[in-house]
Amino acid sequence: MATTIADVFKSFPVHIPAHKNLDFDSLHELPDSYAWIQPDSFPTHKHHNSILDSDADSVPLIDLSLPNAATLIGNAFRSWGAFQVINHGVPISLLQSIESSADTLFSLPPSHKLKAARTPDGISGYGLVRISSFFPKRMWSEGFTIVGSPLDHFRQLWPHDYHKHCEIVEEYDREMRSLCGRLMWLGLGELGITRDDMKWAGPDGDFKTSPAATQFNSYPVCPDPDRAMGLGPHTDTSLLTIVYQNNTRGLQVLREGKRWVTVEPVAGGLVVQVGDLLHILTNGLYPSALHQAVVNRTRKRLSVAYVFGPPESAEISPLKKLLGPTQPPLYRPVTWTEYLGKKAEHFNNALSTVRVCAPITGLLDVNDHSRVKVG
Ligand SMILES: O=C(O)CCC(=O)C(=O)O
Ligand SMILES: [Fe+2]
Repeated sequence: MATTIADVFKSFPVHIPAHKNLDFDSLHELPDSYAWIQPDSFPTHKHHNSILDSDADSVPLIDLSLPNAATLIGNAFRSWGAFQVINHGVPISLLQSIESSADTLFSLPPSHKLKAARTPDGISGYGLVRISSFFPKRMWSEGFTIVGSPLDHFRQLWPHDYHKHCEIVEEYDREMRSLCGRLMWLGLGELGITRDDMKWAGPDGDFKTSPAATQFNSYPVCPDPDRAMGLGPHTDTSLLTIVYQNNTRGLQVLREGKRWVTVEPVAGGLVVQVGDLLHILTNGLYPSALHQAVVNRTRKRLSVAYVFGPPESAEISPLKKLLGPTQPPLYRPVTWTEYLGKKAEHFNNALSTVRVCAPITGLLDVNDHSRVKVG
């Protein structure tokens, strides 16, 4: 069985021809292969207008310096599986630097970017996002995944100034890891969970051995955005994902299984999303956020997703403190590596493959993503 996250990708190679159609600038009309038929179960709100929104319909914006931040985080995780955070302590200059690295990378000529192409059984590198293989249509985006050191790939991309970009990525990893740890404990603290309940977070509870991936995403301007899709609907496998987006709309979160709500870009803000493993850990109390990214005609969009998981050997199962006679465990124990394999095979149905019991309330399970269909 795969023991590292890199092994999982070796076991589930994805053959997406990265050499084809990644020259978006040359496409002046939307090729049929990119023309999405919208998921028929949910109306999409591509031209979502914030003026029409009531406050209750916006992804919560939380100021982490407030004394009641933990309560706000708990509420947001419970009802949205997502929120946007400001005053998070990550230097704005670092966010600008990582955006600039991503921008420089995606602005390289296509043939140059392909020098750092991800191999079919590889985890890191440039190409279409892995989830592309689950959708019948192509996505209007390109990505660059970093797991471990980006040194080899960055040397290919920038023979002269790879150092600078490596340092930015390393600092980003340090800052994001620390923020993820902080947010995990604030959110779990609201459920009465302490460090003693989660020994795998390390002796200091600092998640030091947790692997993470940094994913750069680029959504070029699109000649026909209403018929295209930047990144199809999905949940992340992580415990938490933190998304930095430039000042261009695109990220949408599914609200109450019904409506897509745009996460309005806020200067210096970071979007925090519950991943499937935090969903399992909290026995579904904090549902993983189904999200997607749409594109637009005039502005290129960039995002950087920090995908944070548990140590590879940690068995993630519903926390004992959250269980009781009327709260049976809904999921069996699973490691991140095993779960990544489930995701690679079953994609948005992966959670149901580790479910052992239906929610006792008999209510509609908001995380039953088998309902999301394309085409
Ligand atoms: O571009 C975005 O805002 C979302 C990115 C995302 O969902 C991902 O990389 O998993
Ligand atoms: Fe995502």
